[in-house]
Amino acid sequence: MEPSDSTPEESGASRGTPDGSVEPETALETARRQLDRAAALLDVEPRFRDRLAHPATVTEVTVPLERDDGSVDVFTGYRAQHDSVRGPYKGGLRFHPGVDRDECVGLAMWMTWKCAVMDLPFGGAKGGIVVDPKDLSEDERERLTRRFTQEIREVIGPTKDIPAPDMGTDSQAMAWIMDAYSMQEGETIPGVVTGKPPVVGGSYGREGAPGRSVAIVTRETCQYYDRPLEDTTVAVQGFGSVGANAARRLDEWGATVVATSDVNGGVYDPDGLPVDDIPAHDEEPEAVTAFAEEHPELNRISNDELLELDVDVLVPAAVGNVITADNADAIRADLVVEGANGPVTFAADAILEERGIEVLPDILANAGGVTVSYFEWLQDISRRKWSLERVHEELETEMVTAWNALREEVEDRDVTWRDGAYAVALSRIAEAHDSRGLWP
Ligand SMILES: NC(=O)C1=CN([C@@H]2O[C@H](COP(=O)(O)OP(=O)(O)OC[C@H]3O[C@@H](n4cnc5c(N)ncnc54)[C@H](OP(=O)(O)O)[C@@H]3O)[C@@H](O)[C@H]2O)C=CC1
Ligand SMILES: O=C(O)CCC(=O)C(=O)O
Repeated sequence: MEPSDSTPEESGASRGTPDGSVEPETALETARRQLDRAAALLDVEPRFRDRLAHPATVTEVTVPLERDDGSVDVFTGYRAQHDSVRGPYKGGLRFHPGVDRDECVGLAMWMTWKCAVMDLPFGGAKGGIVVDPKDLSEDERERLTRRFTQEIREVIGPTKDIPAPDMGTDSQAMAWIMDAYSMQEGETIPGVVTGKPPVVGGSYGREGAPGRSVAIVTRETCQYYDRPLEDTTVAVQGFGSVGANAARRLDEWGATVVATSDVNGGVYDPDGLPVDDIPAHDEEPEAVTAFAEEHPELNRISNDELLELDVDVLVPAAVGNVITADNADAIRADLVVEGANGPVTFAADAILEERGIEVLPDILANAGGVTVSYFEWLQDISRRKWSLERVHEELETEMVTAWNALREEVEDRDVTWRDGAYAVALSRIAEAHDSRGLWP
């Protein structure tokens, strides 16, 4: 794609990875390769790169759970803390069967860059439990969440490390974490976690925030490339916290959302889907395919087919590693806006760049979530609630400011959007480390 007022860019990308390794990539491998590329671009000192390629700490815990039938199952949980030079660690908790140590570390690295891109006073962390939340009753989910909180109590806290929702967790889980932590500490401490229900110190607008930021980034980028939203078709993979909210905002702002999906597959209508009528994952899991069954006039597609639709904008907003070297050549969207964390592998990124497909990176696009988490943390500290209108206004300002800082970097350095975002993030982190001194 070309910006509305500039000449075409030459791509410097080559296929495959610089070290010749093959996919599939873990989140950690992808994050490290992205860091290496950005470090080379910015001429970052090797000791700085070497330190940032590793987490500060990873806590692994055993979480026993008494099942409703009285039996006991034992689960594994993690909290990876990557870098805290700019402030306390911050990042979500994932309940998913695919959680492992390396995934948490890679996702924690992305949180460090995300907070720096948004200029938030936080570092990066991520954690979770290796569990399929669909296999838990509500009571089991509560007991597991409370026991996990007890196990990681020493490493979290409102000025230390502040968890938040991610895949498989929600505002209810955050309320249990706050309650369990507060009971252990002997006083109510809302600022230990964000993404809580507003009645216990949560912020209005946090649930919809990552999807809203995906929509804002899509809108700004379409405008930059002279593409009115009214003439823009969008496919959104995943209809959860990120995907459903992105789809609904883009639909509200005039775009045509032609496809979406859940874990079982997707639905496609070239005239546009009624996205407000499809329940989001938190309202009803697997609701997209259930909706498709009730509407036989709509086309059923697979998740792979959704990614390859001939649309203007593709928003992968479900899981990581869905655009790989195997399907990057088949992507037909002009613009990919990363709703999920790490949906495009390092090798796929190079192929998309070579093909002139712009990729707006996760560390900017879905950063509305952590930005409203920051607003929530401020509200918890000051014990003063913001209105939904204020949250939306301040999020709009933060996102547009960050998007503009990135655009300047992309234009000045003549690099991809991802490289530009890494340039913004790494220079802010390096500056913070330099001013604190004696590092690493
Ligand atoms: N929640 C947040 O605050 C933030 C989340 N993110 C990232 O966004 C992504 C999605 O998170 P979130 O929206 O919270 O997750 P949710 O759990 O709310 O929703 C996930 C959605 O993806 C679908 N899904 C699950 N697995 C697959 C699969 N293998 N293929 C296709 N679809 C699938 C689910 O379908 P079903 O309903 O059938 O289960 C559901 O629609 C993750 O990468 C997360 O890290 C990024 C920033 C903030
Ligand atoms: O809100 C937060 O603190 C973090 C959200 C998150 O995990 C993410 O942006 O990936």
